[in-house]
Amino acid sequence: MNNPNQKSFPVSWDQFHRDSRALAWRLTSIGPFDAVVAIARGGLVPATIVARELNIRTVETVAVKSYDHQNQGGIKVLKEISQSILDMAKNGAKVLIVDDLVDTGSTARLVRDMLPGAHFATVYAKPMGRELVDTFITEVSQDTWIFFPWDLDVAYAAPIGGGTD
Ligand SMILES: O=P(O)(O)OC[C@H]1O[C@H](OP(=O)(O)OP(=O)(O)O)[C@H](O)[C@@H]1O
Ligand SMILES: Nc1nc2[nH]cnc2c(=O)[nH]1
Ligand SMILES: [Mg+2]
Repeated sequence: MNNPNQKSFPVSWDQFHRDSRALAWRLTSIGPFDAVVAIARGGLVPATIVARELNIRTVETVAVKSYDHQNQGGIKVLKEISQSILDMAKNGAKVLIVDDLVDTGSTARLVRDMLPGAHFATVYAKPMGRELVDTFITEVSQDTWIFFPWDLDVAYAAPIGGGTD
């Protein structure tokens, strides 16, 4: 379950939108891209924002599950990349892979092997996986858990100095 020694980095919708837009800005000098492959589920939201900003209309998914809550389990591919996108990439099309974050790098390594020539982008990166990402926006320490807006709700927060209010 939750590791009490872990720091937490909660991200609001507004901040996530801004960071995903910043990623799109950074990618403008690398594209244009012919297609986006979102790593579902976490990559779906940033992939939508990046595809909108960069006018990319061909959007594909690959579904990978590596974590149960905050615990890393066996990595599973639940949906493969379609043959038409693999063929496009083989014929020289420029493909962009998008995920919300890279942590240990096992998801990134797996998907990179499916599309060896593609550009891999994430919004956040932790040190263990950073080398596997071509473009990212914010680095967070390895002992930080990132909480995405779709996993959060507005709730009471105790005062920083302790006690209650
Ligand atoms: O670098 P790694 O250690 O592989 O961790 C990063 C992956 O973990 C999370 O996905 P998760 O497996 O939790 O599935 P989800 O996207 O459906 O939330 C996250 O969205 C990345 O895809
Ligand atoms: N939400 C979330 N999922 C992850 N998967 C691997 N690392 C993380 C993280 O820091 N936050
Ligand atoms: Mg994921």
